Amino acid sequence: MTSLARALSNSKTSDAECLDSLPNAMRNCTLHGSRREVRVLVINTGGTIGMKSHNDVLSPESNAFVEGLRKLTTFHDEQYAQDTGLYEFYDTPDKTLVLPNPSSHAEERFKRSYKDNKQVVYTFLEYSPLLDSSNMSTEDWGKIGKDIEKNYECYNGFVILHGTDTMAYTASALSFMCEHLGKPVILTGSQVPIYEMRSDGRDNLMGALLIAGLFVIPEVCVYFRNKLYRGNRVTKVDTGSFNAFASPNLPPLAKMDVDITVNWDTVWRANTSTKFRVRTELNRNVGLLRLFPGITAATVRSFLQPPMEGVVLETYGTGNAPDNRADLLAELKEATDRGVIIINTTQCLRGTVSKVYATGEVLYKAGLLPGVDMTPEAVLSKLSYVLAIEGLDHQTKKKMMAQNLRGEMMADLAGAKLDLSDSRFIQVIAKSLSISCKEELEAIRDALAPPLACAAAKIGDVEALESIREMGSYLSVGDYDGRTPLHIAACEGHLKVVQYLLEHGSSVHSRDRYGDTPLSNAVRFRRKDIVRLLRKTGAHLSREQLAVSGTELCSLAAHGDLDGLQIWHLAGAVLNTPGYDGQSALSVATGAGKLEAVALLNRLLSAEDQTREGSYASQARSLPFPERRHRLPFQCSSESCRFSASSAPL
Ligand SMILES: NC(=O)C[C@H](N)C(=O)O
Repeated sequence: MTSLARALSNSKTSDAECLDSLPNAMRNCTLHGSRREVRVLVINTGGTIGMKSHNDVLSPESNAFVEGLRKLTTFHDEQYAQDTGLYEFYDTPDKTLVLPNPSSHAEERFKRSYKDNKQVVYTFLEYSPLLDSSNMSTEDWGKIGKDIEKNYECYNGFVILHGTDTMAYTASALSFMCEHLGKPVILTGSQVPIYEMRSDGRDNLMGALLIAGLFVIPEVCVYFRNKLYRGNRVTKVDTGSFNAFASPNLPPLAKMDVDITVNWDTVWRANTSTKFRVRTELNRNVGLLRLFPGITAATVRSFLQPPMEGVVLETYGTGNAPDNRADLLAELKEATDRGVIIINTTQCLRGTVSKVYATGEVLYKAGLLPGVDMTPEAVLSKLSYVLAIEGLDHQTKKKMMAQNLRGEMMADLAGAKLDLSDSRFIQVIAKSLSISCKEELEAIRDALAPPLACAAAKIGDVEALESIREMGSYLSVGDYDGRTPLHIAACEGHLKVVQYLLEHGSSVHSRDRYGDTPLSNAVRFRRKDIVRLLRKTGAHLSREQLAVSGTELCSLAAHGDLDGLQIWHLAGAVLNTPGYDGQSALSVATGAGKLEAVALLNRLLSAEDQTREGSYASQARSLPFPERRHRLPFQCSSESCRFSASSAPL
């Protein structure tokens, strides 16, 4: 018997076991799946939400949270647990609760928002000791990360109960530590303990549980006061309001009003095929330094001394510092030359760092990297994460600091070198376009998607086109010349791409600024297969193209270009259309002694005769040429003419 089979044959398993044993974990996953339940692991680290007053000050109360919630009918449906034998599956009555099913009208609306009817079962993992978040350390972040990793396959989502004071730091750190995350990890807490009458804790916990259980938002988030934020974008802004957090540079990922609105355009999309893992190694030789008028060079020097390896420098406005303080700038330059990575962030709550002023440019010259629109909390934990990665050289670490790793900053596309001939690049860009706020995303997407689609069509990359298609209906949009991906694939001869584009909204009738259609392009580049496919789809030569086709055919006939004649014929050209001087291709070929062309034209013309009542023939008859000679089937009198009408198959 395998360990999994053994585990499956057990009648009971405990959540405690589930936390430690994979087979048991699998068993529970299987069972809860069949019971239409989703599971959330709640890791209780402490914070006000679970505090009680001791000697007139608040501090965490151990072993009280679950039992307190169990008494609240909005947080636990004991009837459901009994009726369905919930505890027989989860066997941890002391740690497991189940949310009741929505029943009232408003809750029905909520139910419709997620279009599902799953029961949220949640299990608590309480840390000992519980901490006021001011006591949190990087080791505690590591412990949370490891617990998520250990239980990852057993739960649909994770809620971290945490104090609000350092929640933004923990959320930022976890966002980097959790690599290739595919499930929601939601931090929440409260300003007033959950045991009090006017607590915000109940709403916050409920919202976090529902989102973690019912939505696949693969990010580390903070849920507070009806809003779900990206964790590495928040900062605590209010000590006395229930609205304690702000995400100044990125709108919320979701709002929980009567309806739940998820801003899917902003939600980070999984863009990896690598398995989830948590990197717990963090570099603690990092620090935050806030600039202020009159700061001494000695203060800066001592702050930047070894073992300091990474610093967040909080500067003024758009990232400015005094450019009349050579002593300060020299200290900064000396440190960056030594290899300290210094990131320039603004002291302002909202906005981005840029090189607008001379006072900002001096910091670039001193070797600082722009922190763009990252929060100081995000920069600090990103430094801590990046500097701890082994095997990366200094340059690569600096590069990572400038990259958008987890949606913590606006993507710096302006500085990126675009090499559109690399299909991986197109895929990466196509996927990573879903990383920032809605408006920004739409603007970048609208600008980049059409040329990206054209580039993908050029190199025949159907996968990249698929990624671009997922972003919106861009496959039929032209570039600056009005050339669509279909024009380009037709030129390049990528039959599969043409097929794909035709099946996904590209029009055979689109014209570029020169009036060319995909069909005329395929003719010019002599892509027979593509001409056939386009014709089958309804493509046809335009009036103008038909008008010049006579001259073109005559020229091909004069050169004995059989391939050229065939492709024009395939495209629907009428072979007896006169050229500019009134001669037909056949008479030109005869005059030039191009016997193979004569034979081919004769064969094609007789085939054409049978269908000459077709629309192109009628169009050709109406063409505005003054002289129109009636075609007579050419009879070659030369004895040397051995070419029969069937000797040049198409
Ligand atoms: N509201 C709170 O949770 C504040 C508390 N001091 C903490 O951060 O743990």
